[in-house]
Amino acid sequence: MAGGKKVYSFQEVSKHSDRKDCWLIIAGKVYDVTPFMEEHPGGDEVLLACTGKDATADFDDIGHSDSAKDLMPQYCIGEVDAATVPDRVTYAVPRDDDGPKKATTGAGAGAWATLLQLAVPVLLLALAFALQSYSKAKAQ
Ligand code: HEM
Repeated sequence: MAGGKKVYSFQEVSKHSDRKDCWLIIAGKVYDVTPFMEEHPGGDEVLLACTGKDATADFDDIGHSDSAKDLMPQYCIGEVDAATVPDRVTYAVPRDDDGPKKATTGAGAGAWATLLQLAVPVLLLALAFALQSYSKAKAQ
C-alpha cells in the first residue's frame, strides 16, 4: 500500500458505475472521475462505458495527451487489488448458461422438444383417422 493509498477490490470499484458516482481502473490505479464527468472532452458516456472493467486499453487507445495524463493524479483515490481483476473484461458476451447445471442437459432437452413438436401433430392426425374409420365402419 505505497504512499498510504487505499487498495480496492475490483468488485468494490465496479459498484461505482453511475454518472454521479463514477470510478475507473486505469493501469492498476483507481480514479474517482465523478467531478470530471462533465468536463471530460470525450464526454461522460465513454467514461461510464469504462466502469466495471479495466479501462487501461480504452484509455490508451484514445492516445490521451500528456496534459490529459497530468490531470489524472488529482482523481486518483487508490489502487486496485490486481488479484481481484478478471483477466480481461472488455465486452460482456451474453452468457448461454442461464441456469445452474443446464448446459449438460441442454442439447438433449432440445432434441426431445423437437421430437415432441413433430410427434404430437402426427399422433393427433392418426387419432383423427382412426376415429373416422371407426365411425364409418360403425355406420355400415
Ligand atoms: C482519469 C481519466 C481520464 C482523463 C483525465 C481524461 C482526459 C481527457 C482529456 C484532457 C481529453 C482531451 C484530449 C487530450 O488531451 O488527450 C480527453 C479526450 C478523450 N477521452 Fe479522456 N480522459 C480520461 C479517461 C478516458 C477514458 C477511460 C476513455 C475511454 C475510452 C476516454 C475517452 C476519451 C475520448 C473518446 C476523448 C476524445 C478524443 C478526441 O476527441 O479526439 N477518456 N480525455
